[in-house]
Amino acid sequence: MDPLSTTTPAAPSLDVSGLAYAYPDGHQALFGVDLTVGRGERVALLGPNGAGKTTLVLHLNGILEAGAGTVTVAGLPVGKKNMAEIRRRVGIVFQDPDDQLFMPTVREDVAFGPAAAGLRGPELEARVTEALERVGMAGFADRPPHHLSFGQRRRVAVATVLAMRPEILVLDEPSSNLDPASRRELADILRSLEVTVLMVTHDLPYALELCPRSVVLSGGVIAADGGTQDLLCDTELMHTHRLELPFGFDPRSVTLSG
Ligand SMILES: Nc1ncnc2c1ncn2[C@@H]1O[C@H](COP(=O)(O)OP(=O)(O)OP(=O)(O)O)[C@@H](O)[C@H]1O
Repeated sequence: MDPLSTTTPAAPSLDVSGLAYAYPDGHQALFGVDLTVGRGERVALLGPNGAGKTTLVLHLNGILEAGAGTVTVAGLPVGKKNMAEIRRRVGIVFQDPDDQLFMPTVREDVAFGPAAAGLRGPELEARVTEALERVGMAGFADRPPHHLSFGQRRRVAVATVLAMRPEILVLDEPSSNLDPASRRELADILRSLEVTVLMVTHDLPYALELCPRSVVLSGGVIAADGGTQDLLCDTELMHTHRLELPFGFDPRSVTLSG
């Protein structure tokens, strides 16, 4: 049996209810956040600096423990006793790929998580190949990650997470430091994945391109939740929450894909 396989109930990918959190110094970063993300949805998490986006994300795989409220992933409550399974289900791709790539070769980096979870031999090899193919990096398996370009390293970082077959892929600023071609290639890859995606970004055109739905977090509360195009066209909402589109960018001019 595949040691990574799990049965998941017919529950949303993510359900956050009444989540509140204060840092040890007393700073209250989240005030009762409610958020449900369905299977296979792609949702952008938007909001100004200091809104609480990272704080929310760090609750999804139990790095931070809720002060109040609950987080469940495909029906499984995030908590100390489920931590290994939760970390498999919630794959976080950090902004800097070098935080995630530390092995001598790309193959070993992608194999690391599944091997730690007990996958071996041909099954492990197949899992690595599948993940690298998904991100268009199959020909790079024997290369040292530090010999790759930044955009290639980001794709390998995505593969390390996909190799765990997560329920949710969480991406922190996936378009940062990418040139236009790499940015488009990553968007194509993310669109092709059959996985729930939660993307934290300040890149509003990228959110519009990739995520039919967006959630605006501001001051530790959800300020808006709706269609990305509708939210980006709401000038009052945008102004109130310090969200700014690039000069001359018209969100209505973008043809949306599902
Ligand atoms: N370790 C910490 N101790 C105390 N306060 C913190 C800590 N980390 C973050 N904060 C505060 O919590 C609030 C939310 O921070 P958070 O990093 O979640 O915001 P963010 O929306 O991710 O911001 P950014 O867009 O700048 O990344 C901010 O006011 C921040 O200063």
